[in-house]
Amino acid sequence: MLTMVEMNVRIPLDFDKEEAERLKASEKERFQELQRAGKWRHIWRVAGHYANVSIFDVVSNAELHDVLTSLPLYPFMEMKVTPLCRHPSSIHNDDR
Ligand SMILES: O=C(O)C[C@H]1C=CC(=O)O1
Repeated sequence: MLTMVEMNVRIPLDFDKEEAERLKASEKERFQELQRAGKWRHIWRVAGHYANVSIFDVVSNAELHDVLTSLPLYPFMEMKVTPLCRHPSSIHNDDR
């Protein structure tokens, strides 16, 4: 099932800079692992914000929960989750 997730990252200004860099590096590693596994299908930066719009392809809401809460930056993210379904006029066979 496809799900749109809008993520806003809010690391407090007084948070330790080295720890923030370490978390960002871990986040990038986990993000790339999930992309390779086909779970994190698309990502776009929201221009001008430390935010993204992403499309996840997971089998259940429980899996989505596990994936999202596994992100190293999860404690610093606000997320909005929107379920998606195939548009009847789509020409893409992998929309589901
Ligand atoms: O940069 C972000 O929007 C937050 C997060 C999503 C992928 C990643 O590498 O970090």
